Parts: sequence; structure tokens; C-alpha cells
Amino acid sequence: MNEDAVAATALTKTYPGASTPAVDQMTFSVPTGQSVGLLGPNGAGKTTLLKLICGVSPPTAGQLLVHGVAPGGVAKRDLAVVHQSGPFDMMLTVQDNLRIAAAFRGLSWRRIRSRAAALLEEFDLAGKTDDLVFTLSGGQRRRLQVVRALLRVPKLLLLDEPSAGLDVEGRRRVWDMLDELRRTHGLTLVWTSHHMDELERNCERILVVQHGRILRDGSSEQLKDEAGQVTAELRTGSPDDWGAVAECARLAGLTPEYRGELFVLTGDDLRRRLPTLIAALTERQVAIESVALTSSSLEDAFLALTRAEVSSR
Ligand SMILES: Nc1ncnc2c1ncn2[C@@H]1O[C@H](COP(=O)(O)OP(=O)(O)OP(=O)(O)O)[C@@H](O)[C@H]1O
Repeated sequence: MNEDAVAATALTKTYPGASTPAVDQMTFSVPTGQSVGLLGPNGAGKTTLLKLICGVSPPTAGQLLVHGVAPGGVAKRDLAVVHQSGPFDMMLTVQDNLRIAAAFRGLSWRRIRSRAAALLEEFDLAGKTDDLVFTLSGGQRRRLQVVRALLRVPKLLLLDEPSAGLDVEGRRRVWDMLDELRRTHGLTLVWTSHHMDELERNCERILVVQHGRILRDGSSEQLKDEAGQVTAELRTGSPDDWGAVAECARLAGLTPEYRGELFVLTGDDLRRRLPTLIAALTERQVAIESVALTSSSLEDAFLALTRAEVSSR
């Protein structure tokens, strides 16, 4: 059975003394094996949601199940977190911090020692094993966070801005490692990021969060389509075809606009209508040279969504 890794119903968290909830009536689920991104402005409630899922902060109301049980009941070996910062003991060595993390998750150091060494190697920290954590750079500490979380592959990995402070190479290594773990272990990922490209590449689904609420839930393509700026550029071989293109486009429910050498097509549900247009043109033996979709970026979509929500409040 493919149980949900996370199932939240009307999940709410109001911090003591706060006038508004940090997480407000969130209802969503994350199927096992899915990678879900949380996208939202500062203070939207993303980290709070991760804290609820990993059980370090109790909800004020609503229900939350992680692999079918209350968050606190999830075996520590099955859940790991890459935190935004810390918690490391800065005055202990890299290796001692890893040993403590292993003990906390109920893992025998003897059994995972070689995995730890391989991970340190993979993340360019092999030469730092005996260094005190406070001597590591910000990016090295972040890589150490990832090593610590992966000492044993968890069923559910929560990542809070995992690539903040990482260089391009480090970011790629983290992504590649997570790709591999998803392929080999069916790992479920929930991650926050302010880097749209990170969520777009790594998450099949994105929850847009603001003021503790889920504004949208969909793939990055759906979010971009919804922002309404998807167009298609179509080139045909000969000006003799232009009349046919304009006519077929209208029949397919699209608006054609001729812009020197090519047609720009717009319209609701463009992705779904485009094949109808292409089939009609093929039937009329119109030679199509190229069709290119151009859509608004995820950043455009995100800003459109969050600004619309602010102005409707
Ligand atoms: N321990 C806490 N006590 C009281 N309020 C808190 C606490 N942690 C967070 N908050 C408040 O809850 C709200 C949501 O914070 P949270 O850290 O979840 O946002 P976020 O979306 O992760 O933001 P960022 O992108 O800046 O990391 C904010 O208004 C914040 O001030």
C-alpha cells in the first residue's frame, strides 16, 4: 500500500502570544516517494510546518500523521532533517557531531562508520573529520548537515533551505545525491527554498504558502500556466500558409497574432489546445517549421499569486 508520508488536516500552529497563526488550517498530503516544495515569502510558515512534521513543535489544532502515526511516534531512523542552521556542537569535531547524531537516531556508529566516511568524501569534507565544527565555513557546515541527515537513508527527509550558502558545485552534489536516493530508496522529500530553480528541478509538486495558508498546490507547470502567460510561437514554411494558420488557430480556440515571420498564439488552456491546432495544420498539409512554448517563470507566477493574495486581504 502506498500510504501517505504526510497527511495534514486543518493543521494549525499559533505560537504563544502570537495574534495570528504561523500555520493556519493547512490540509494537504504528501504521497510516499513524492518530492514536494514549500514556496513562500519570509515568515510564511514554512519552517514552522517542517517543525510540526518532525515533531519538535506540537500543533495547536488539527491533525497530522507522518507515515500513519503522530509525528512524535515516527522512528527517529525514518525521519531526518537538514536544518536551516545548526544544531551542531561547535566545540566538537565533525566526527563527534556525526557520532552524536547517529546515537540520537539509534544507529550503531560501528555499522555506519564506513557510510559516514563515504558521505564525507562525497561532500568534500573528508579532510575535515577531526576539525572542530566552528572552524568550518558556512557552506561546509551546510554540507555537514546533509551528511548527518543521510547517515542512514530516512523514509522522509525534510530540507529547510538546503542550498542556502552552498556553491554551485555543492548544490549540484546535493541534488544528484537526492535524485539517486529517490531512485534507489523511494525517499520522500519536503523542502523549502527561495530558489525557484531548485524547486522547479527537484519537486514534482509545489505548495505556495503565505500567511500560514496554502495558496496553491500544483506542479511548477500548473502554477506557471495559472499565472496566465503561456504563449506558443509557431513558424511555418511559407507565407501562403498564414491564412490557414490563423483559421485553424481560431477553430482550436486560440488567438493568433502575426509577428513578422511567426505566429504568437495565446489562449486559455493553451497546452491542451495546441495538439488540436497542429493536427488541423497537418491535415491541411501546412509545413510546420517549429513550435516553441514560452511560459512565465515560476518567479513571475509566485509573485503574481502572493501579490494577488496580499491585495485581497
Ligand atoms: N519560536 C517562535 N516563537 C514565536 N513566533 C515564531 C517562532 N518561530 C516562528 N515564529 C513566527 O511564525 C511565523 C512563521 O515563521 P517561519 O519561520 O515558519 O516562516 P518561514 O516561512 O520559514 O520564513 P523564512 O522564509 O524567513 O525562513 C513568523 O511570523 C515568525 O515570526
